[in-house]
Amino acid sequence: MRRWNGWGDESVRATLAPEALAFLREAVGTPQPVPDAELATVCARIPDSRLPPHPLVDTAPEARLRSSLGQSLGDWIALRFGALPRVSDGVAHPTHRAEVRTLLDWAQAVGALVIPCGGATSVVGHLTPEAAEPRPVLTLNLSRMRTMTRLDAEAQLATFEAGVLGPDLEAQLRAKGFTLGHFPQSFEQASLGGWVVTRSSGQQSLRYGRAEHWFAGGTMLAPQAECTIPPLPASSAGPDLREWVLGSEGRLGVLTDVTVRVTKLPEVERFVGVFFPGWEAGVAATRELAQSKLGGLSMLRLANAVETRTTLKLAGHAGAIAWLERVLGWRGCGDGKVLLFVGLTGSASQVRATEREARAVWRTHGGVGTGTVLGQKWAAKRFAGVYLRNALWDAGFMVDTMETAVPWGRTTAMVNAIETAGREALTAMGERCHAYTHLSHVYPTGSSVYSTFVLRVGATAEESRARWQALKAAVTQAIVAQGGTVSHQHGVGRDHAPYLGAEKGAAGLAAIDALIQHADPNGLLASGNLRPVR
Ligand SMILES: Cc1cc2nc3c(=O)[nH]c(=O)nc-3n(C[C@H](O)[C@H](O)[C@H](O)COP(=O)(O)OP(=O)(O)OC[C@H]3O[C@@H](n4cnc5c(N)ncnc54)[C@H](O)[C@@H]3O)c2cc1C
Repeated sequence: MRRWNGWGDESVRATLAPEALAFLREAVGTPQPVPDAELATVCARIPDSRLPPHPLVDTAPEARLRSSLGQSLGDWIALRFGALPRVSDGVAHPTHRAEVRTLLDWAQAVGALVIPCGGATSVVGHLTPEAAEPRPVLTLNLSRMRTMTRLDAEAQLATFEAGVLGPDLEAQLRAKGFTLGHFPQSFEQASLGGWVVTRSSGQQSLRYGRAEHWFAGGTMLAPQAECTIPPLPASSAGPDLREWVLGSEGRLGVLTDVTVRVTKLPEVERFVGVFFPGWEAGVAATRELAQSKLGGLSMLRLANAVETRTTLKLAGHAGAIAWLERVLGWRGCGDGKVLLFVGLTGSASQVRATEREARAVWRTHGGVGTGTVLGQKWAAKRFAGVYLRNALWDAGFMVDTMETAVPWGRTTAMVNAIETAGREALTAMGERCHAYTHLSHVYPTGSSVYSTFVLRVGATAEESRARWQALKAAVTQAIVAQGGTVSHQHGVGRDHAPYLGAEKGAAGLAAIDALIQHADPNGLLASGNLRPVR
């Protein structure tokens, strides 16, 4: 069963090593854990539904609660304290495309607003109705639409219903010898449709690409039309309609079917840990590798010195880490060392050749390879690490992440600006914030920048929310001031919508508005994602 007020499956318990807790106490102060609100108490506070009855619509408070919030820190604060925003008035779980159409038509007829929902892992406020929305709200949760309906093994194209979650999608493909290779950290809970409409990026995007690279076509039901995009290998027939779907965040229609470009399961995959004496050396090596076009590279993930230190502290195993740090120190990687994980994926010969060439590159920059022990540990825990957020909250610490992308020349300035903004955001409140960063997705021209912030939970929902909002505003403003994208992978939602104009400009915003007006003239899908509701 999915946890209602935190991350992941209820049966999974993550624990923090005592030295990890001591490290965080030192970094941000001693926290005061706050007891969670009870599910029954929270559900009892949810007002009656304003939707008329419909056989496909569940108006029970718990069902509405579970589909109305995502995983942003703001959502966590609301759930853990039981200080809810407005929740939707009903949830439908359609089982096929015709039911989606029926529900859209019904919502239109009864004057309801519709918010599509996949895995509810949004971290930018996509799923919650606006408080001022006068209409009743219907959430369309697609999680029961999960079948692979077609596999064209010759063309390596697979078609799925859009609500399929990551593990289910991969299991269906792997049974036939294929993979999509899309592994965001939220893989366990996020849906294929959600990945497409938020332009998601998986951890091995260097090999498998982002959503816009593997999204080949599909069907989107707009309020008054249906758009099917054929999965052609390429086309110069005018504007690409896939761009109508990518990044649409539920404002232009409901994506019901998705055709994806898949690849054969790789013969070999391994992750190698490489330490560098400092940040500049690590960035130079990462950039050179990203520009090398080595076919067997699937991931380059470079943690800065604070993240490297934090990762080693949170890993536990204090004795083994102390020994490793001693050895690294002898090899020139002391206090300012940074850690690069190199993902190698492909045929055995390709991986061997790539590793040889990559090693030559990292050695030129002073890199010290540590083999696959750390890398395989990272891979084994790549989806489990998120559960630590539950343990951190229980201990009184809350976590937020923010991300952007910039050309290589501005990467270091961006990291510094983000971390400084994060560290200073709470000073006026007498609070501290522990900030650290990694480069998670690299391109020949630049890199994404992904920062994590740990701060103390406040005594009340209001106090915690004030801390989160101050942090979010300061960091997002720093990102915009440094010329980064408002989001490299999480999307815009309602949280980033006020900043979208800095990237798109007035003409760009007007074009987005015109597209929304064209696809949804009556505002059936007017959630406020991307653009405010007029
Ligand atoms: C711990 C954690 C780690 C994360 N790591 C990553 C990461 O590594 N990479 C990454 O890219 N993202 C990451 N995310 C963000 C999130 O997982 C992605 O944005 C994901 O793509 C959302 O998918 P979802 O199915 O959960 O969508 P939801 O949260 O359900 O919805 C998100 C938006 O998409 C719309 N939507 C969903 N399905 C449809 C559909 N079928 N048709 C139309 N609109 C739809 C919704 O209306 C909403 O606006 C992470 C989130 C968390 C909590």
